[in-house]
Amino acid sequence: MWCSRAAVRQVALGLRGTQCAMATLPRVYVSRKVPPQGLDILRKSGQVQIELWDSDDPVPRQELLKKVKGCDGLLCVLTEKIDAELLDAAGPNLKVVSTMSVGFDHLSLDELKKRGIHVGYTPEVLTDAVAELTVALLLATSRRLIEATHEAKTGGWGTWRTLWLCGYELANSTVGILGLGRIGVAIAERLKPFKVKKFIYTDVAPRPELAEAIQAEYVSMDELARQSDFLAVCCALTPNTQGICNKNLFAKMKNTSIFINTSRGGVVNQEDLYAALSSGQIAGAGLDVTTPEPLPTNHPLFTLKNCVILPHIASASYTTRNAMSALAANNLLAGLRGDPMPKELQL
Ligand SMILES: O=C(O)C(=O)CO
Repeated sequence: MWCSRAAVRQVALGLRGTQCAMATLPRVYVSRKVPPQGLDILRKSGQVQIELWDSDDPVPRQELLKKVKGCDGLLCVLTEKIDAELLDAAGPNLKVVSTMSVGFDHLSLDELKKRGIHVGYTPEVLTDAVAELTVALLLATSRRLIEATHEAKTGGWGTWRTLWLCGYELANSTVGILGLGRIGVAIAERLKPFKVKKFIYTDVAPRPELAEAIQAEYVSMDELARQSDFLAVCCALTPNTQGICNKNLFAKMKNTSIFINTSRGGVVNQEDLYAALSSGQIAGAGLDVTTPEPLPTNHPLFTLKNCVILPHIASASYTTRNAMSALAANNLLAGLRGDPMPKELQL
């Protein structure tokens, strides 16, 4: 039964002629058309039978639940919820889940741990791309670039005016990082040449080994809010960070401050953010992530000139997305062989 269905997929994957030899290999479901490097690694390994959801759009949940049944491995992206329902549908063969993301809030870690399933993820390879985009978003927001191009295109550009489209500059500023990890450090390294005066950060505990590289001072959450001219959110979304950027935080920020989020939308209470932006409590916000994604086009945040919203593109460079797919593929293959994964999440 599998052989005949697989033959169709294998022809599509360029594996003609090897169908039946592969019937005993571990079965892997790839839940999205991943960039070519990762797919090539899987194809050329000769180690797995691959079934691919060959689309840029997410696999419908019911289809995913059907397709994972009996699989040994699953390569997924951040839009797939890997929870008890899915793991039950997959059944006891499932040994490895490899996500093509550094974030893992879409994975039920307790359920994975309970079942002894190994989990691979993709840290480090996306650090540069995310840091670069964060700087771009910060500048676009603080120097009002989106508003400015709109004005130029639509006739709002009259004469040169002294305070028209003025924003806030990085020189002599204090930049605060909420959640200091590799990405926070990479952002600070990129911002330093803009003559930032001081970097501060907060986290569950001081991280001197990381902070030293950027000479960042550890402060409380309240101090972070009070002192930051630019506040960049870089923490993972966990039950502890859910909604921590809320009215309490925004109320302590300066009315000249810029809030930037390239981590996960869930760390922000969007109603509170809307209130802070529309009342002038803070000066602006740049968001690469929202709740939900996509954010409906009629969402109130889209009505605000001082809110720049991007469609979750922080890691979207060709180099990085290929590297993420390659790492996800290598994690999957190593896990299925019983070898240490290049990047395994410790559950
Ligand atoms: O990897 C992630 O977690 C992302 O958000 C996309 O790069």
